[in-house]
Amino acid sequence: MLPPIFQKASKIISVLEENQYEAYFVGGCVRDYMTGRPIHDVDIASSALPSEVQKIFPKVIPVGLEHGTVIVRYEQESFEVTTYRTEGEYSDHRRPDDVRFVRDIKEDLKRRDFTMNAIAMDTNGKILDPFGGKQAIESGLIQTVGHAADRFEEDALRIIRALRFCSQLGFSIEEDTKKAMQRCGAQIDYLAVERLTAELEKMVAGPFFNQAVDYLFALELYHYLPIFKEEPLLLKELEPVSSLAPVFALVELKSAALTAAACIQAYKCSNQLKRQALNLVEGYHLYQKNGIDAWFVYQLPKQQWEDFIYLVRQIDQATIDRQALHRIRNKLPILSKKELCVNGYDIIEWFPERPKGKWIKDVLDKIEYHVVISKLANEKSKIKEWIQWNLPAQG
Ligand SMILES: Nc1ccn([C@@H]2O[C@H](COP(=O)(O)OP(=O)(O)OP(=O)(O)O)[C@@H](O)[C@H]2O)c(=O)n1
Ligand SMILES: [Mg+2]
Repeated sequence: MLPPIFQKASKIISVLEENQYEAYFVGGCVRDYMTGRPIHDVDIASSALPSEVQKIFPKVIPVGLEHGTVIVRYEQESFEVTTYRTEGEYSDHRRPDDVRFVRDIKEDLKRRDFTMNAIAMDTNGKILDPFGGKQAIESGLIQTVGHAADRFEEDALRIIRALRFCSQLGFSIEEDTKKAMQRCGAQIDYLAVERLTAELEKMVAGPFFNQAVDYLFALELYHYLPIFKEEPLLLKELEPVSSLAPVFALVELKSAALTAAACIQAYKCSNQLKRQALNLVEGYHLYQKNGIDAWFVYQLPKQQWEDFIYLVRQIDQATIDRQALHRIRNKLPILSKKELCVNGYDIIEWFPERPKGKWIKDVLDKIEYHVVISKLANEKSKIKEWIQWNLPAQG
């Protein structure tokens, strides 16, 4: 019996079959099922054209009609259904110039990147495997479907995908595939960097990341990774980690010339990732200065503790005591500035003769610091008194 995640999707396939079309599970879900990894989403390939899928199911969202992909909403869940297709030339190394829909699943499997990703499975778990994907999985091999250089010329992202799968699965790369990766490497420069970033993120999180890095060096592919091409050794001996934020923080802390901000820009990451990376860098500087104290724990968001612990392990080979972090956090008088019992309006009211200005924020920052380190009680009267003694000079 297939795992539950396939069962709901099986109904979509059955409905397509009742309407005289073919449909199979394809791609990552079949690979992950066969390698015993968790399955995160289920993709369906079908002989039905997008317009035909739309006629059969009442709720269909056309997400990528030009590639033949629609989302079918079925019993409150979404499933991607993609029409069997072949792809034409990729003259810009990014997108096929034309997509042709076909009615034969084998044609569809033939245009896919690796044999382990070119297996179709029906609702009974029976597989259709014209390129020996099962055998490759059993041998732990990443091997292209057909001529390797052709697959990489169609889409150079597949070179990085091979490394990503190596990192996730611990598989080796088959000889011809490896040679073609090296030969076609320069085409990585033409890719939209966001696609590279998504693969890099999955790559650094893989349990066999070091094995992928060994390939990156052996095949001289680091030349095509922004930032790391300047200091490739930064990637050596890095432990796997689930986000790029600590990786980019590490770049800044280990390199004299590179910064986390430059990494974020080069890989076009989100503002959220930028904030996280910069928080980690700032946190590390605080930690270097004063160790793990109240101010440090206050400054570093709890969600980033694990990344920080990782960072310190990578840089100093030191262990941070999680219990100590919890103990200090539990004793913090406040957890955010909002919890201070005074705000800017109180200060203006207490010192009406002073013109408003930046001094108010500066005073509040100092109050925040003193309250956090328990040098000042978070009480209105105490804080008012403290300001009177510590009022900055006017002008
Ligand atoms: N450059 C690419 C990207 C994808 N594919 C094919 O499309 C499938 C789905 O692609 P995607 O979801 O990007 O990758 P997955 O292999 O499913 O991996 P993941 O589990 O990370 O989604 C792949 O299995 C592969 O058959 C391909 O041939 N070439
Ligand atoms: Mg997928």
